[in-house]
Amino acid sequence: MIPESLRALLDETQGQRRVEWAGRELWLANESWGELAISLQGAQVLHFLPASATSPSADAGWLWVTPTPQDVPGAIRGGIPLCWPWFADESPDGQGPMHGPARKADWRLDAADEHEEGIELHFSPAGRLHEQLVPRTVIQANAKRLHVELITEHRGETPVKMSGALHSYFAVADAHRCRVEGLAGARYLDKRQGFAECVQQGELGIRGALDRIYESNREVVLDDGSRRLRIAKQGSDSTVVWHPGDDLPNDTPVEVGRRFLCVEAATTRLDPVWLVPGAQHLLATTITCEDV
Ligand SMILES: O=P(O)(O)OC[C@H]1O[C@H](O)[C@H](O)[C@@H](O)[C@@H]1O
Repeated sequence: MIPESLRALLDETQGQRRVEWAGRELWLANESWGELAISLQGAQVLHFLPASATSPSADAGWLWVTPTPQDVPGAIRGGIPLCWPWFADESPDGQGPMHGPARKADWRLDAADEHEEGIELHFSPAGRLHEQLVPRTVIQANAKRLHVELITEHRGETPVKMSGALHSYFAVADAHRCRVEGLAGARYLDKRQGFAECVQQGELGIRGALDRIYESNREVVLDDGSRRLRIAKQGSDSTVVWHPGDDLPNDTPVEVGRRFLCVEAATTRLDPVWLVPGAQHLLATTITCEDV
């Protein structure tokens, strides 16, 4: 579910082009394999609709974006924000911005490799975001799947502890009537109960606000009753599931507030990555739909 203004820009796009939306530069594609929109602020995928989607709705994209994003330099709520090099408030000194600087930074498109069936895009930050770590992202889209990689290279001298997330906002019919399959039996930290340690009994049914970090490297299926999205991942032993319930953030109008659920491939306080000089870490997610 994307804002009408973004929908209109995609409808007017044939092939690929750059446009301005909400004060940010976007890269758009409307191709035979599907539609893709990426914000250069944060290298953030905002929209993906594969050509194979069978849903009758014209706006059946897999991701959700708020129609009222914060002004720049605020982050856009929606799509797949890159949280790097830490998740939430886990910065080394506890003072850094929530979810790290990458999602608000300017990124540039370094390469776009097109082929008959899809596209692969490479982005890197326009400026330096960390003293020793350098991130880049690779986004692949085709008629059946969306794949996002966040790669971190250590180019410094001393080991660095990092965390992060592909903070995906999935479009759903009603967040309070969703099921996330694949977490049964997993241990989790309940952020709404002071990080209490719990164990998931049976499959997760969402009925209201929740904010949990599951210890899991498994793929999950998000079922909203009309669509089953399969969310696989790599380099991640934490799966974050978040919805604010009725206590919506300021940038989220009430009429669209239940139309997303965050299911995030993450590394967190449960599984921080210690990266040594010369090493790389890959955090990735692959999203497919069982109906296509
Ligand atoms: O509002 P944001 O900074 O984008 O964060 C949104 C949410 O992100 C994650 O899912 C965290 O677990 C939540 O605690 C947080 O509220």
